[in-house]
Amino acid sequence: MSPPAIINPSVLSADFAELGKACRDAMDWKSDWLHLDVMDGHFVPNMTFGAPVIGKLRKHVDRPKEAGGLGTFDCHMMIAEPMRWASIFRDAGVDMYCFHYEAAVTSVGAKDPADTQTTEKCTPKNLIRYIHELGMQAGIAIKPKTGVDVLWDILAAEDEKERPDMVLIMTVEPGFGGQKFMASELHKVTALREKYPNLNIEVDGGLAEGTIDQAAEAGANVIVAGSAVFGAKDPAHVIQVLRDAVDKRRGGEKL
Ligand SMILES: O=C(CO)[C@H](O)[C@H](O)COP(=O)(O)O
Repeated sequence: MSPPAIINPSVLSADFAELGKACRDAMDWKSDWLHLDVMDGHFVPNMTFGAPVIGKLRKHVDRPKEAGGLGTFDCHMMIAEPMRWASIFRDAGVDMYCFHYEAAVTSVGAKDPADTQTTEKCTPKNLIRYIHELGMQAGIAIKPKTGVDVLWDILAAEDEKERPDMVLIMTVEPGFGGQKFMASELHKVTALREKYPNLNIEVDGGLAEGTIDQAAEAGANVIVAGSAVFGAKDPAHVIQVLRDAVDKRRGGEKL
């Protein structure tokens, strides 16, 4: 059986002037994790917030009791140099540091924002190892134009410290909330679930009551939803619908 449903509202669609309240609300609505979209204006054509804001949000939500537990801060790092910032976000209270494959393979392996000397290339496996050494879980995300095949070698890393705890399949082009769900990306989820029954597979972009069944059927269990949750009249109900869809697929039965 695939892993349990993890419902993970993206605060990108919340009122940024009230982010602390948005995080508390989402946990009251029975979310499992909170999805924090960090955008740098380089890797994606938009900017959001960084570690100082996340550090303040951490005071509104208790740290998870175990890795991947309730209240996990899942940071989707849409930034050009993910290795450079990992320790800063760890210090701010991030639990899952999810970087983009496309950013990792085009950046240097500097581990400090001020480091101008390092020229050694970053690799996904080195970055995953480093994230684990920092005490965080590691996620790796791919954009719609990136094939799932880039992940096989990383998931099969001989050393488990170089293997990701989660894979994120983007079902929109990263950068903005409220976009149309790309069902064309779900074959990646199916392929991953076939090979890795226990892997946390996250989908992000356009997930809502009308699209969750397809994603759950493909095998996704970590469900990011921004506008569908924060724009809903009854967010707790939406969260329950998303959870039921994943659980129905897991149990192969009607709830
Ligand atoms: O990563 C993101 C955008 O890059 C967001 O998490 C995502 O788009 C969520 O928004 P919505 O559920 O409204 O599509």
